[in-house]
Amino acid sequence: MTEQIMQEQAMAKAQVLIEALPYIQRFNRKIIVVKYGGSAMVDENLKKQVIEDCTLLKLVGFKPIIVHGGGKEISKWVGKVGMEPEFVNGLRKTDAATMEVAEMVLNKVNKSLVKLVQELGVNAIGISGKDGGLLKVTKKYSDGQDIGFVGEINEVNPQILYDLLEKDFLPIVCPIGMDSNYETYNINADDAACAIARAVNAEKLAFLTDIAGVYKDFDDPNSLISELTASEARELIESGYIGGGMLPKLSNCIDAIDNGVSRVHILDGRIAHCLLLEIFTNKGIGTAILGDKEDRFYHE
Ligand SMILES: Nc1ncnc2c1ncn2[C@@H]1O[C@H](COP(=O)(O)OP(=O)(O)O)[C@@H](O)[C@H]1O
Ligand SMILES: CC(=O)N[C@@H](CCC(=O)OP(=O)(O)O)C(=O)O
Repeated sequence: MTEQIMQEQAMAKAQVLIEALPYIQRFNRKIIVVKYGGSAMVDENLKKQVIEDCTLLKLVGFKPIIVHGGGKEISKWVGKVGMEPEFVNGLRKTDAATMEVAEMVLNKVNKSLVKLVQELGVNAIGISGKDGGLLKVTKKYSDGQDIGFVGEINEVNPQILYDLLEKDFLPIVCPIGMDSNYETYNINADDAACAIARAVNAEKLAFLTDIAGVYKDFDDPNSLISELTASEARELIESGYIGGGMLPKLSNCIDAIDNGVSRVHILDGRIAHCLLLEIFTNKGIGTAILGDKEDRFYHE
């Protein structure tokens, strides 16, 4: 390699860091909630990279909180014990036996993420919504249908998160909560992430999933939407183009934007370091959900 090429490469690296400066300033000491979906956890290498990104955010002075899912892993274990996973409008029908499996699997996923952060030399604490009364729920119905122990969050007590952040821990939350009788409930992880982002007044909420973003028409790969206002997102849901797990995700994006979270993104967790690219560069990736009065082309 010639000296000139080496110099150019070094300059390019320095340029990347310089480009990150305004973003480091903007998010310094601000809370960023990262919803890490189970669909984007299937590759161990990518999982490591997501955790590296979150740890880096912590080390440059942001306050990341990871809220994780694990839907695919739960379904795998539900199948292993001889039951059939069942979903209604993107939510798992959760009878008592499924609840037991879901809690075991989510706790396992939670500690696997804690381990990866600890390996990078940062202190993480894994909790569920049961800890410190973080997520209080009532039983949720889907279009009037009984779907078992599925919780609707009706109260968030973020004190435990503030305490952990103040002591410089990286909190990692799994979506399990309790009702007023201390009964255990399964919560959709997108619901949990949104409720937590609202409660802590997060500066940013990023959903990491296994798709490039929101498609206007799921069957048309050219219909990826890079920016969407909350009203447009509502129309899209009503038009019936949004299905499966994207339904609770997009509804939660709207809810977060309507309730004061400044920046909401759906990102492709299959892209290496998608979080860093979204936060520290001018490159727009995935779908950004904007307030109705916000300027479009936020990405540019
Ligand atoms: N219009 C749409 N645009 C994008 N994804 C969609 C759409 N409709 C349905 N989906 C589905 O939603 C999935 C994402 O939700 P989900 O599997 O629950 O992810 P996660 O585990 O990250 O929460 C996508 O993989 C895709 O199959
Ligand atoms: C009620 C409900 O559906 N709970 C989810 C909780 C995990 C989750 O949401 O995981 P993802 O983010 O990976 O989809 C479930 O049992 O699958």
